[in-house]
Amino acid sequence: MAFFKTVIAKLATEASSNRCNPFIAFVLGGPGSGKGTQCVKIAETFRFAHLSAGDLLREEMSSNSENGTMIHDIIKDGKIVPSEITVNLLRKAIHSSGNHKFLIDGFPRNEENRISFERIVGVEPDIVLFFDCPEEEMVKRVLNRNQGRVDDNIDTMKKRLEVFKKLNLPVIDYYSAKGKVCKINAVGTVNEVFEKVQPVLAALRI
Ligand SMILES: Nc1ncnc2c1ncn2[C@@H]1O[C@H](COP(=O)(O)OP(=O)(O)O)[C@@H](O)[C@H]1O
Ligand SMILES: Nc1ccn([C@@H]2O[C@H](COP(=O)(O)OP(=O)(O)O)[C@@H](O)[C@H]2O)c(=O)n1
Repeated sequence: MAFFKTVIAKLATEASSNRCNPFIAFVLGGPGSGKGTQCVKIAETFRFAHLSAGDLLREEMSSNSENGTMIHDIIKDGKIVPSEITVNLLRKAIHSSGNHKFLIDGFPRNEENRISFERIVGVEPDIVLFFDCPEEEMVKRVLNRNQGRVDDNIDTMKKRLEVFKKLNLPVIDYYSAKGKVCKINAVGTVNEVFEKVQPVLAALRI
């Protein structure tokens, strides 16, 4: 708990000292950990713009763009879409939002995503929220999600969990080493999890 408070205090000080750039919170966690659900509540309560990398990719997939079929095939296979595509979608969404505080949900998924964002958007995140959830709970939530997604089936879910462990956990470790990660236990009801998130956001002077 003491360590957690130190991280938040450090982040709060840094956040208030450099406010020309947008405030960026990356929101990470395994598939089905509840990132999107919590982002909706955070965005409402703390007036952030919520940009979901997965939603932007699914919109692009359905828009008959030249990359649509490729994005569909990669998502169905549980792999990661080339970073340039995702980062450019995020860049456009950031620039057109009119907000200056962003929750970037489901991104960066791998080192290539991370480096590409820094290169193309030109900023690092101020904070990284990591929703930590046991695998069996994530599987249960994804299989019950019922949104007709091509990747919410047991075969793709197994691949996504492997990709999460192999490619996304190292990104979380990278930001942990920089003191930017707030790890939140994602087990509990939606409101119980939000109770744990709220003080983290409330402590940021932005
Ligand atoms: N704390 C929770 N307890 C139970 N179910 C949850 C919880 N948070 C989210 N869900 C449900 O689990 C599914 C996955 O949540 P979602 O927010 O879409 O996860 P992610 O964005 O991490 O993939 C959704 O159907 C959502 O309604
Ligand atoms: N940065 C990202 C985010 C998502 N994606 C793709 O989109 C899929 C769904 O991501 P998502 O964030 O909407 O959903 P969850 O897997 O977290 O439930 C991922 O499994 C990837 O195939 C990606 O390639 N790159």
